Amino acid sequence: MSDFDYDFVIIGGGPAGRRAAIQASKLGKAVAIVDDQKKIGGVSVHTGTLPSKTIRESVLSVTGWRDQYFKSGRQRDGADATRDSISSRLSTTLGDEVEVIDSQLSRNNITTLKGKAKFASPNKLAVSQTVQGKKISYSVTAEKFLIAVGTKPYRPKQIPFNGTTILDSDCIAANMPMPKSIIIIGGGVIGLEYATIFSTLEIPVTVVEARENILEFIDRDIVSNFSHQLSERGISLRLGRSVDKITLDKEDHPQVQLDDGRQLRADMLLFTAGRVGAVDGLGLDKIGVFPDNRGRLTVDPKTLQTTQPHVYAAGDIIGFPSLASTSMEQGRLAACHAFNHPIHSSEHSFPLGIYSIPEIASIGLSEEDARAKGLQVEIGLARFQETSRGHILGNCKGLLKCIFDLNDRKLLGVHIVGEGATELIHIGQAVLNLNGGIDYLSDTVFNFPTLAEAYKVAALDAYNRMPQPKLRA
Ligand SMILES: Cc1cc2nc3c(=O)[nH]c(=O)nc-3n(C[C@H](O)[C@H](O)[C@H](O)COP(=O)(O)OP(=O)(O)OC[C@H]3O[C@@H](n4cnc5c(N)ncnc54)[C@H](O)[C@@H]3O)c2cc1C
Ligand SMILES: NC(=O)c1ccc[n+]([C@@H]2O[C@H](COP(=O)([O-])OP(=O)(O)OC[C@H]3O[C@@H](n4cnc5c(N)ncnc54)[C@H](O)[C@@H]3O)[C@@H](O)[C@H]2O)c1
Repeated sequence: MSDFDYDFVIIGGGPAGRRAAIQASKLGKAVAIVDDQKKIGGVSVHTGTLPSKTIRESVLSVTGWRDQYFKSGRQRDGADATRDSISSRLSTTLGDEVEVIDSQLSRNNITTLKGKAKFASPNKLAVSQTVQGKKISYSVTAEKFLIAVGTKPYRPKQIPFNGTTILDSDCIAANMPMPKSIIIIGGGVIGLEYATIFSTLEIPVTVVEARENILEFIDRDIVSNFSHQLSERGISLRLGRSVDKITLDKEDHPQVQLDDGRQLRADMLLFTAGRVGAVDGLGLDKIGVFPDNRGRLTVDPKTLQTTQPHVYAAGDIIGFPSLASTSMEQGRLAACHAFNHPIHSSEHSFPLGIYSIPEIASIGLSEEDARAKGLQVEIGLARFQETSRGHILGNCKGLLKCIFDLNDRKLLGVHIVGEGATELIHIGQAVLNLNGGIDYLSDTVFNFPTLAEAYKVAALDAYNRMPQPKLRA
């Protein structure tokens, strides 16, 4: 090791930081992670991905949602019993996850330092922590750094957040609320995931979204199927509407004044209109690295280096796509580049998974994107009602859509709404990234009865309209 305390110091113990740390340690480097939370894991484990997915699974289970087709009415425990089930499942799941992470880090000899890190100079961090009311500070030096500090909810000053009736998504993970009605501001991924979770609990939901459409990055047929399912369930979507003012009434209930003059009232308001980079107090000015107006850092997309070559950044702090899945890979790639480990650089498409109820998943081009690129395409559709598995599950509202290139018959994109979409998408991912196409999907035998069979149904749907392939000699 050099004159520094460590070869690599990582700020942030979320998915990007952890993967980077393990990769660097496997390359024989001395590594430390500094994280300012009580437990390691980041937003992904404590307030974001895992809590929201655990709450979702718990709500599906306590409401008997998956069995509703075969039952005359859905069961619904009282609010207290439901909250208890959710919090007990959260505590088990998140506790187990932290144990696994701690064990992985210690097996790989990675030092974990608790406290808030701040650059004091290009190779030195000041770390401060408050223990029993006393502020403790120390410094750590390293040859290279990774900034993996993630994001925090965007909280405009004029909104009277109070943690009980006006909340952001971090508050939900800490204590699942059970309001009588809820307004959600921002129909992005977080807003829609929670909108469908509350609606599954039969809580009336209104979503206010400033854009004219929700989920603009998803294929329109899938969004239209999804929106239809939301409206059937009574979720009210106020699209193209922005908020003029949010106030609290005498009972502390939120009142929302929309730009069209209408007023909305509910028991509770969840504000999910985006997130900002957690760069406050990081001392970036000391190293000459400057965030954009949403607190995000710019990196070289191939190497993940900031404008300071020895300082890397990965995960949500570098912006799109801001997923745990992509953050992990960025962290690993940053560590490989930092320590000259050759990487198999992949230009492969990555999947998107939205854990609303029902799920949405997507990979590759949407029909709109493919047509905008001037590609000639054929579309294959499969409704889950055309699969026996869909009937066995009593869940037939799903739709799988494949987009094929009419000229070379290759798969260009797959888009799914329905049960299991986030798992099913990986079949499409493999075929697409391995340059497969309609002939593979239409000739392949799938297990029966499965939802995966929908790939064959969709492929044959398109196949029947496409010119015959040239037969091999
Ligand atoms: C509600 C919600 C649901 C989500 N669901 C999904 C999903 O289903 N699938 C998916 O792929 N992604 C999902 N995401 C996104 C996912 O959580 C993020 O992409 C991921 O957590 C980003 O990881 P990261 O490593 O960049 O940092 P983070 O997980 O944000 O962790 C950063 C850590 O750094 C710490 N830190 C910050 N500043 C400092 C400092 N100065 N010193 C020390 N420590 C510091 C933070 O406290 C935190 O512990 C969701 C996010 C939210 C909010
Ligand atoms: N399943 C998943 O992979 C998953 C789940 C949740 C979150 N995430 C990640 O977290 C990130 C943040 O999610 P998010 O939903 O908070 O942000 P977002 O930026 O995706 O969505 C915010 C939405 O709020 C709308 N909006 C902004 N200001 C508004 C206003 N004043 N009134 C009404 N609408 C307004 C925006 O138009 C946008 O549609 C996502 O980009 C995603 O990467 C991923």
